[in-house]
Amino acid sequence: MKAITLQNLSKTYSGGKQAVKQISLSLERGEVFGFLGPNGAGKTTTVKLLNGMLVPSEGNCSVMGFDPAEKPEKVHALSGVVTEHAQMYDNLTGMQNLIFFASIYGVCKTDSLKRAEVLLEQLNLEEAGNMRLSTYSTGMRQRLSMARALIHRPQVLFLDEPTSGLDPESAQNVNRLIRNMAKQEGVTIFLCTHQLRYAQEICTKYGLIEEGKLLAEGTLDQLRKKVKPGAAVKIYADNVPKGTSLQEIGTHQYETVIRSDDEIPKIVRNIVEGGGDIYSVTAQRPSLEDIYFALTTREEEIL
Ligand SMILES: Nc1ncnc2c1ncn2[C@@H]1O[C@H](COP(=O)(O)OP(=O)(O)OP(=O)(O)O)[C@@H](O)[C@H]1O
Repeated sequence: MKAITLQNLSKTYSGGKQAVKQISLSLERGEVFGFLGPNGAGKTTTVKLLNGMLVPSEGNCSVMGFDPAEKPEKVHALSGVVTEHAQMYDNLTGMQNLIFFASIYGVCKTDSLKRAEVLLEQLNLEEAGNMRLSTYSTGMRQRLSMARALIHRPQVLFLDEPTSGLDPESAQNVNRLIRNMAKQEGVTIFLCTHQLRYAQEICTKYGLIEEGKLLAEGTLDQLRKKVKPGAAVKIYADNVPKGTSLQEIGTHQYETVIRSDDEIPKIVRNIVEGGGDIYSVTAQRPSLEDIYFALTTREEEIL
């Protein structure tokens, strides 16, 4: 069974705005999926459809085999959601908040206490566990909201910009937690972000969305093959013979663009056989950012 599926999923709001247009994709368990797109692309609408908060205009979707439009309670029990503005109680401590939300999910008190302690520790909130939420900083709230989403051991986790307000150390902790959950517990992560560099650090698969349409999806390698095959080869060499396809970009530095790695040995051979001396050869593949910009023109809205 796939963890998440979307089949021709579309959503038109009552005012006529078509926010999601015929998106189809499927995710395996344990995948860390980066759903990437600029502001207003349709990411939140898609997540709301997957959570049963909105009903599709066309098509359908499933989370762990359940259609969220038909069985929202099953989907809620199996999933956790972290948004920027999670509702929690300011007059309760972090620990009390976690135990309260665990009880809503039907987790017994002993289990929720144990689970809350582990999560507070993993998210560097051990001491903050006994502090009222009203005294928390934005980053602490964000981490507590992550703990809240995980308190009932969800099988699917929806995240919206999970590290945007966090300092580098806290962001690393959250990233480690996400990776471990996916790898060790098979939790499927659906992560919405417009920070491409961050996504490339953590995701195993990507979907690029713009104006409600899925522009491309796949692993980084699949996207590279589909969208921007090849690599820029940089060579540091001396006495390079004339007549090669190499472009001189600095002292002893040359560059060329290749379609496939098979071209590298021939380039190297030509230089060596022509009397050149090679000191280093590196192939630089397109980043997620390069791929995104090759697909879209809206560079100003995305990092
Ligand atoms: N309730 C609503 N009624 C009408 N239009 C809406 C509603 N919610 C969102 N939209 C519109 O649908 C489009 C997609 O919005 P959505 O919030 O899904 O984008 P997003 O990719 O999550 O953006 P962001 O990165 O800013 O959170 C936008 O044009 C938005 O204005």
